[in-house]
Amino acid sequence: MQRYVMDNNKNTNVKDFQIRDELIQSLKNRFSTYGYKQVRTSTFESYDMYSNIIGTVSKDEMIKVIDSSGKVLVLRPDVTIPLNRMTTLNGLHQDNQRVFYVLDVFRQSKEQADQKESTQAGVECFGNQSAETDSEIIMMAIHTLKDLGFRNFKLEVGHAGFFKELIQQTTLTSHQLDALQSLVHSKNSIEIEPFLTQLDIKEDVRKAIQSIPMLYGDPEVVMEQAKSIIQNESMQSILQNLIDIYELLKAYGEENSIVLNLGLINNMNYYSGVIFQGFVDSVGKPVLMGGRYDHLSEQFGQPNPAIGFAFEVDLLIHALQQQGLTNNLGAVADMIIQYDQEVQTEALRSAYLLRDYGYQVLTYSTSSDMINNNLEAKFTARFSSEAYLLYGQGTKQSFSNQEELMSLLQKEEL
Ligand SMILES: N[C@@H](Cc1c[nH]c[nH+]1)C(=O)O
Repeated sequence: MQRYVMDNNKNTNVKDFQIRDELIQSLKNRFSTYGYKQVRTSTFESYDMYSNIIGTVSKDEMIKVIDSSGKVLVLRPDVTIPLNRMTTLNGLHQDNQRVFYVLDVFRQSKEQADQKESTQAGVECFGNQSAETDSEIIMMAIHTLKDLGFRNFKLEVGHAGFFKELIQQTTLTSHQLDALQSLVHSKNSIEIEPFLTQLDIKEDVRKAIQSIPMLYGDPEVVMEQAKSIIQNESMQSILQNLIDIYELLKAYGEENSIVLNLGLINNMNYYSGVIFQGFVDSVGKPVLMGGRYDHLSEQFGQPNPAIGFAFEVDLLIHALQQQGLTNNLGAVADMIIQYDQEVQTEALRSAYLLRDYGYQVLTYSTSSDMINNNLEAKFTARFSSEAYLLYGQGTKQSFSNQEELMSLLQKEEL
C-alpha cells in the first residue's frame, strides 16, 4: 500500500497551530480597535472576472479548477478585488465600510512553484479618500507589529503615481518599462544609467528617473531631494500627499519606523496612491504590503476610493520564531492544577471557578501518570495537604483558598 506523506511541514503540531491562532487573535484584536469588522469572500471565484480585470494577479499565477458543469473557476487569488467588487456593487462604500479578513490566498509563481497557498490577514477601508485615512491605516500596521513584539521594523512608504508620472514623459515600450521597473526595484543604479542613455528620453527626465533608486531613506531628507526632480503639478501634489501623511504619522508619534522609498513598486497593479511595505529583521521579503487603490472599482462601474493592506501570516510566524518572540505564545494552558487526593475538592472547585472566569485550566491528580508529562502552562498551582502554592515565571506564592488564588492571578495580570 502506498503511504501518503504531508508535503508541507508547516504548522503540523498543536503547538505550532496554537502560535498561529494566538498571532491571528492578536491581529484581529488590533484591527477591531480601529473599528474594522471581519468578513470573508468565496474560495472559488470566476476565472472570467479575473481575466477581464486590469491590475490583478497574472493569469499564469492563478490556480484554476473546473466545476462539475465544466465551468472554469479560480481559487481566490486575491482578497482586495472581490471585496472591492462586493462593496462597490452593493453600494456599501457610501457607509465608509471598514472590513478585515483572515483568508487563504492561492497563487503559484514560477520561482516558488511549491508554495501555492498563503494566509493573509488584511484590512480594507472603502469610500474614504484622505491623508487622515491613509495615515491611520499605516498607523494600524505599525501598531500591530508592535503588539507582536517586533522592535526593529521598517515601513517603506512610496507612491504608485510618482514613478508612473515620470514614465509618462517617455515613450518606453512595455518591454522596456518592465526592464526599467525591475532595475528600479532592485535599486540597480549602475545598470540604470546605460539602460536609459540608449533610449530617446529628455535629459531632465532621464536624470530624474536615474535618481529614483536614491530617493530612499529619512523622509525629511528624501522629500527635499525629490523636490528637485518634480516635472509637473501631478508630481507636486503626489509629494504633498506624502508630506501630509508623514506629518500625521508624526502626530501619532510613530514616524521613527518610516522610510520613504520613491522607487517602491508593489506586486499588484491596482494601486493609485500611497503604497507601503513592512519589513522586520531576519526576513528578506515584506511581511505586509498595501496601499491606496481608488480606481479599481471603476471596472465595476462605480467610484469607490479605497485603501488597505495585508499581512502574510506565515512570514510573520517565521519572523517571530527567528527572533525568539514566540516564547509567550502557544502555551498549552493558562494554568495547571496539580492536587493530592486529600484536597481534590478544593482543587476541582478552584478549576471550576477559574474556567468560569475564562482561564484555560488543566487538572491532574499527583497520583496520575500525567504528572510526569512535560506540560506547559503560564502558571502551576499545587494543592497538597500541607500547603497551596502558585508557581509563575520564576515566582512562588502561597494561598489558602480559591478566592486568594483568583486575586493572585489577577495581580499577575493573567
Ligand atoms: N491584496 C494585496 C494587499 C492589499 C490589501 N489591500 C490593499 N492591498 C496583495 O495581496 O498584495
